[in-house]
Amino acid sequence: MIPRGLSDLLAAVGGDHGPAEGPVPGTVHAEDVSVDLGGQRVLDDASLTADEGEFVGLIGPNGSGKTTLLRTMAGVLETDAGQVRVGGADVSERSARAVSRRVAVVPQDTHLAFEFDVRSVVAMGRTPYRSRVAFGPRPDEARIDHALERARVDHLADRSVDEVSGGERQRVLLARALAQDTPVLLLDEPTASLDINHQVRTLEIVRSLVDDGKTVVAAIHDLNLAAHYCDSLALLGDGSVLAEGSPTEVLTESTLEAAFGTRAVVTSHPVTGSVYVMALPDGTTDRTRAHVHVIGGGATGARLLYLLSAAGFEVTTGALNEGDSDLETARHLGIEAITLPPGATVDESTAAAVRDRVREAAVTVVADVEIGVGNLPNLEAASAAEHLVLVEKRPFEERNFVGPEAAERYRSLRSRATLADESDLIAAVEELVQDGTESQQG
Ligand SMILES: Nc1ncnc2c1ncn2[C@@H]1O[C@H](COP(=O)(O)OP(=O)(O)OP(=O)(O)O)[C@@H](O)[C@H]1O
Repeated sequence: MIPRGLSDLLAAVGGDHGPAEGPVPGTVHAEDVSVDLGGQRVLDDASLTADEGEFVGLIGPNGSGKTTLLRTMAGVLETDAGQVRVGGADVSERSARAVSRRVAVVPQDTHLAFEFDVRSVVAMGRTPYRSRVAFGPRPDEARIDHALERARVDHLADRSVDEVSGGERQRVLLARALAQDTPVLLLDEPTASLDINHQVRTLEIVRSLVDDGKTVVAAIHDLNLAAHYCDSLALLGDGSVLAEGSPTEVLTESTLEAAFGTRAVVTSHPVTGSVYVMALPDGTTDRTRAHVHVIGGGATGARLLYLLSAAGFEVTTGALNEGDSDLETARHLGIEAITLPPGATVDESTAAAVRDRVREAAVTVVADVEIGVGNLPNLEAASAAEHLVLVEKRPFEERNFVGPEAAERYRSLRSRATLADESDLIAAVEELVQDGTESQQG
């Protein structure tokens, strides 16, 4: 294994070959790539394709091989098996100088050994074309200006690179890569250690570069940012590509569990519509605590389902109509639900099923749900609960009950229930479970 080093690539000099002849297609194919480092197999038969003008996000746990794959695609590391082709050409068969005209890299570590001003750092991106500077009419200055502007660091051009913020330095290195004028950009965690504002600004710039035709492969830890900005994702685990495809295809609960060893809820973001991943705490994989039944609906119960699951309770819910967002949440969390067709009211047999669940449960929790004729039988079933918690977001007096009967039923439940809000729900349920256990023992 011979690490050639990014600096070698950037510093590579030779004859004045000028830009590569003809169009350079920005396609990247890593084919069955294996790499050993320090006697260990770090990449194992990893394959990945990035088409021209595509933004591919490399995701995966720490140590899964993302950086190694990027370094291999840049020709910085040699493969022990398989090959990487950029624009159809095997990178291992081309000179460092030739590769660096096709592939630019923004490394994870933005530290620079010397104190350069920003413009000089960006000018280093022109190294693969350096001899042209000596003879040509300095077209490079325009490219450097353009790169500075595109990465939005032109206002910092005269500042020392040591005197800009971490977020700005990351964009300075992006500008250096842009000055390299390559069809392919490889970014190693371009948003690591950036605040949310800089993360979004950086990824917006990268996205606009892709929209203009660049091919980008970027290691990104934040799955939700990756899902939002990338066209496709490759999920790495233990040096292999476990899944590759659109964010929806790759970010599934089973692939995430396989790669990260954690349970996650995958939904769609309510504002952006992108795939949205939320990792669940360990307790959710071990629901061995008491049974809690939740009566909710219309998004009033989702958070309660999550909190109770995360606290390790065995949760059931219902009755909920198909299409209700609480039902979707229940399914994501693997919670058993009593269901009804869309828009149907709770009929006698469904109400009986709810009553059975309520009787079996150590505690029944009723969310701050609108109570009308359709779900009144749910409320009636709740009266069979031995221990009852009502979660009230709004004061009782401000609640709308559809009809006096519903208000009256609720009032009577309330007279014997524990009132809680989301912040003390778990404590309230735990206390009731404890009471129940003690009274059984007594
Ligand atoms: N030069 C090296 N010698 C030996 N092992 C190495 C070397 N470089 C990386 N590794 C190992 O290879 C594995 C993959 O490392 P790599 O940096 O590619 O992972 P990564 O997915 O980028 O991780 P992270 O998300 O933490 O940046 C790790 O187990 C790492 O310890």
